[in-house]
Amino acid sequence: MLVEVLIVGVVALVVWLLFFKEDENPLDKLPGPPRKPIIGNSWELFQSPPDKLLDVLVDYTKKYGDRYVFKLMNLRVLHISGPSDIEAVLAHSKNITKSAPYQFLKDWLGNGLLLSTGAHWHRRRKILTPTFHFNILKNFATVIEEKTQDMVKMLKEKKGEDISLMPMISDFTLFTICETAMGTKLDKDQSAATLDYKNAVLNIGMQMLSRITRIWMHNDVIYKNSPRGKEFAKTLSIARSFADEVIMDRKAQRAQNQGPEEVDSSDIGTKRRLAMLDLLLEAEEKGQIDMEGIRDEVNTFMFEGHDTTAIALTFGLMLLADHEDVQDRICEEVENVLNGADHVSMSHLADMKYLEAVIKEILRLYPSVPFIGRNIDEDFKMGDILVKAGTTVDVHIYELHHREDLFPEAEKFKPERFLTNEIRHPYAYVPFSAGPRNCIGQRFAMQEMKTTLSEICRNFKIVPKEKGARPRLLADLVLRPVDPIYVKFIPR
Ligand code: HEM
Repeated sequence: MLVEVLIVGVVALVVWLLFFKEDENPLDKLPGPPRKPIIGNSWELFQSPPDKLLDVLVDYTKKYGDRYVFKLMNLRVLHISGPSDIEAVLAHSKNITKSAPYQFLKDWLGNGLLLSTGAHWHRRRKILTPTFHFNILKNFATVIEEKTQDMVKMLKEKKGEDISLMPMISDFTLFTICETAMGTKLDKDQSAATLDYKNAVLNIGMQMLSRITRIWMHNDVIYKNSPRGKEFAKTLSIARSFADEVIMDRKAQRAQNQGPEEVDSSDIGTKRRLAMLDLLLEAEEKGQIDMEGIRDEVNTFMFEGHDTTAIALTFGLMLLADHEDVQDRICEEVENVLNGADHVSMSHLADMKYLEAVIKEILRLYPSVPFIGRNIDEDFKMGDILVKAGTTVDVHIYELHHREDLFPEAEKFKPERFLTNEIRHPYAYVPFSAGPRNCIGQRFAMQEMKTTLSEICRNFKIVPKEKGARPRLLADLVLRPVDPIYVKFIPR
């Protein structure tokens, strides 16, 4: 018995020395919640209800400032919300690896652009960058306008009743990304499948959050064999099969010679389109990517390309409903820019400067991606402090955008701040991230949001169900309203 106790003791000591021994680290000078021996702050993390994680992190920033450290066993997680620190992380050319929780999405998004790193990521980014070339976005304009007109028509038929924004808007953005980037038209009779897909994306976010807060579930073997892990696998298979359908559909169309058409700068108003998926299928024919790779990218772009924009438009319409003066000013600008034209062209959108400032302010207050996580591969200096390889860094975009020193009256909706050079640091405002791993779809997103909001403001007065009401917020993969947001669309 004594021998057994001794053996267990020695094994525990070796494990402790190998994995948990405190090493010298400059980050230990930084503040943070008090740590327990060995487990660090894992207990606090476990105690935070997943849907309150955003509140907990915002509270920590208030308490410990814009640099604090959280320790999970022997892993240091550095949380930052100051612009210079954020610049040091995001602008770094080598530290481009995403943090561990992103890997929880691996069975869904695989080695797609969001999750991959190193040479693989560089190669994919090179293949995919032309997808968002100006001439291609120009071709997408027709589809986005068509989809917006369908939404305007549907809203007119509702005759001013209360509309729950998120379900309507996410249908719109999902149909739009499928028809533009994927070149696949979703029929109305696919609405059950789209609903299943949207619900699956929502559940993936919640299931991921609940995994983050349970540190023992970070281990793949334990998680995959647990009831939660099995439930997660079911959810993933719904999301993946929807994307598979989209790929099969496009392949079938290409087999019938309905492939991509030449890009032509004079084709606004016609139905020409060149899909991202076509580009990938062509790359497959040239042996640059395999089917698994295509699936990963389609899943990545379907998720990133619909959910983020839907969230921004939902919060945006909520803010506009409370600010009639802003709606009127958008409406006046749109009428002036269009000057009687039938179609909204890219140059019209470029001239809508006030609307652009409004969208920027929406994304400041409600950045669709509230946090970014990096795993540090190479030591680097963050101002006066050395951040060692092996550290995890959490960039808090949400808190950055709400800093009073950078955005006076930060809680107020003031689009004018983006018209008058008020931004005080190049990294004070990063809704699309920045540096090498910035958002590849940001111009597409701006185009879609500008088209939608300009058409809505031109056709309707947006009225809140309850003035000043704000939903509770939740941060999973994206920033979500917990409570439904209702507004009325009263025809002008
Ligand atoms: C309002 C809309 C959007 C916002 C606020 C947004 C924000 C972001 C942010 C912050 C990142 C960096 C994420 C990270 O490092 O973890 C990102 C990456 C990405 N976004 Fe967006 N995004 C938006 C729309 C879109 C759209 C419409 C698409 C596709 C059509 C898209 C595709 C991507 C992809 C593929 C990445 C990964 C890029 C890489 O790592 O190379 N996003 N986005």
